[in-house]
Amino acid sequence: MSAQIIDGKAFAAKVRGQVAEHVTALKAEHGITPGLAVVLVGEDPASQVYVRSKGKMTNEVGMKSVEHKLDENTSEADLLAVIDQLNKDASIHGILVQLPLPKHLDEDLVINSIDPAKDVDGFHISNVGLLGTGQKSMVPCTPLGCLMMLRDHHGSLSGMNAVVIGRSNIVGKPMAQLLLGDSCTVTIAHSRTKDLPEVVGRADIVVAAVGRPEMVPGDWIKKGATVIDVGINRIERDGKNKLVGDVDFASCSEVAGAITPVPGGVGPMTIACLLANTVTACCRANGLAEPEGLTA
Ligand SMILES: Nc1nc2c(c(=O)[nH]1)N[C@@H](CN(C=O)c1ccc(C(=O)N[C@@H](CCC(=O)O)C(=O)O)cc1)CN2
Repeated sequence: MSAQIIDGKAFAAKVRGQVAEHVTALKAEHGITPGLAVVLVGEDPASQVYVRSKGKMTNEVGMKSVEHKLDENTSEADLLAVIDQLNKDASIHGILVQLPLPKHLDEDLVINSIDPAKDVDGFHISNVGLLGTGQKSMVPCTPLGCLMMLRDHHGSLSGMNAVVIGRSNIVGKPMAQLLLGDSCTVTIAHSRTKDLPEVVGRADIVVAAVGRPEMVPGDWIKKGATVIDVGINRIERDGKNKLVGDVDFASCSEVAGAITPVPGGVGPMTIACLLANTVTACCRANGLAEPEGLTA
């Protein structure tokens, strides 16, 4: 292996430490405690783990944590009523509805009912538009985490060729916007892209966010490129359950200059950036300067 491993777990711990410092200062200097509310509908086991983890880490950085756990069969009206109450609650600066939602609920409708200023996931259509036009917005946590790791590794990203594989609203598109904002030359590749290996082979930065286990082999990667693996895929291998990314780690790490592992790469940054976004939302709500280094 020649690639440097970008340790997302350690970097996320550092970001959470910075968030905790800002929270301490907000309390001491302004008497304000940032508050994050997480809404979970249903019993999805992975979502339950993520929500528990979010609550624990919110408390650990000194913020107020509120959880709303709703029944699988909760009606849209009841869910919207909970969000409306949180929108009006001045002690809550960030609201997150854990995804995926049960099938009978309209995800877009629910997300767009969150006050955009409290939309710490950055999924509200207003925030999507603001990010797309280069204006101040709430930035989706996973792409923000990827950007932070890339800036930390490279310093300036200006002029680099970046390929984002995947065009989801949650990761691929906002990731491309953020890289463009840092003056990369950006290509978004997807299932209809012609000659994907050639496109990926031109990239200085590859962000893989397709949700297909180990889809990107090492021989697609340009020597020395930085590979950010957003995939979290559970597979069975040799009779054991295994968590793998969207890139083939073994072969890619032979060629890449730097690479994020799965687990322990992008995943932990998602929750760290959620906490960072909550502090940002709290500062904006109170007309205070935003925390440096924790926003895009
Ligand atoms: N409203 C939202 N819903 C979902 C989001 C989101 O950002 N907002 N993202 C994912 C789930 N997610 C957070 O909610 C999340 C996923 C993965 C991790 C993580 O740390 N993964 C670990 C591996 C964990 C494991 O063993 O399963 C890693 O990659 O190292 C954190 C948060 C979907 N829903």
